Amino acid sequence: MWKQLCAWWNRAVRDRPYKPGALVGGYRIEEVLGMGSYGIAYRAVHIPSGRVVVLKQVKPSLRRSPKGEAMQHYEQRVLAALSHPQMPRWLESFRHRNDSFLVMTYIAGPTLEDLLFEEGAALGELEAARLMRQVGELVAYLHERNVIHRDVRIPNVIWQEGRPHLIDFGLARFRGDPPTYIAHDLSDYPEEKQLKRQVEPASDLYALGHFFLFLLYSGYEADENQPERSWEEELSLSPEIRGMIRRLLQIDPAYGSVEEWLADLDAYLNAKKEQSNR
Ligand SMILES: Nc1ncnc2c1ncn2[C@@H]1O[C@H](COP(=O)(O)OP(=O)(O)OP(=O)(O)O)[C@@H](O)[C@H]1O
Repeated sequence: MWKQLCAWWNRAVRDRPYKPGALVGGYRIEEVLGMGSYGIAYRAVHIPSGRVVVLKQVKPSLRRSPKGEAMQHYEQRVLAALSHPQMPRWLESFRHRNDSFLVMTYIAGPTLEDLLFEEGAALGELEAARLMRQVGELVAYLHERNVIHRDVRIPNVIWQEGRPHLIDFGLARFRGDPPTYIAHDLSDYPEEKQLKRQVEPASDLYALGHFFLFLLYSGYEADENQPERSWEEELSLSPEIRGMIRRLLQIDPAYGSVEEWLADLDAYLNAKKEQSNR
């Protein structure tokens, strides 16, 4: 009961976000974008330049816990190490009264989740594979820099100017960093969560398997009279794509790296191109 009361108090009172129009540092808050595990994200305008940015504030309820600052520190460290046109860039960090803020570039556009679930976009196998190629390249860029994202999901990809943009580096870590802000060991976590949270390429590869399935399911029409079946039974996939997903999800021997998977994906895409040229 005590825990429930504290959670209610934090939500209703302590973690009330700044309102649109509020001035923090040199920024004007425009909109609350969301409240995540450690922070509150806002769309804001940098008043001197007019630039639109994202401000991420550590939740006031976490001010006294080591978690908030530690999580923000990781996100800043990772963003500051990246320079990719399809990812946010760290601009600065500052304190306003008792609050810590991280500032990053704003990427406008719908997420893939919006496009698939709200706008009803439906992709065929080839389109899904082409999109996975683009998303895979972003993850390969991170892994080359020893960054593991650990949250590669359709709500974290924004579609802008015909290209996917990867956001939300709140869980990202450099290889060798501990998997949580306090623990070095994930053995208390359920098995699937251990896989998702390990600071190794395998966690992003596993997430890419689920990502691929979400894209492929966009073209699936459920038959109300059919009992639910496994993805392999529900989706009519080519053996190549089915085999790739089985390896991404570690049903079959896992890929050792994103590059190894991308080589398979390229072989599939090249074969399709040759077929269409015939
Ligand atoms: N750089 C960005 N550009 C545009 N929108 C962003 C950007 N970063 C985050 N957002 C949006 O802000 C909202 C909140 O983002 P946040 O990073 O706090 O993620 P979250 O998923 O809510 O939390 P968590 O940190 O627990 O993953 C999301 O809806 C996301 O789409």
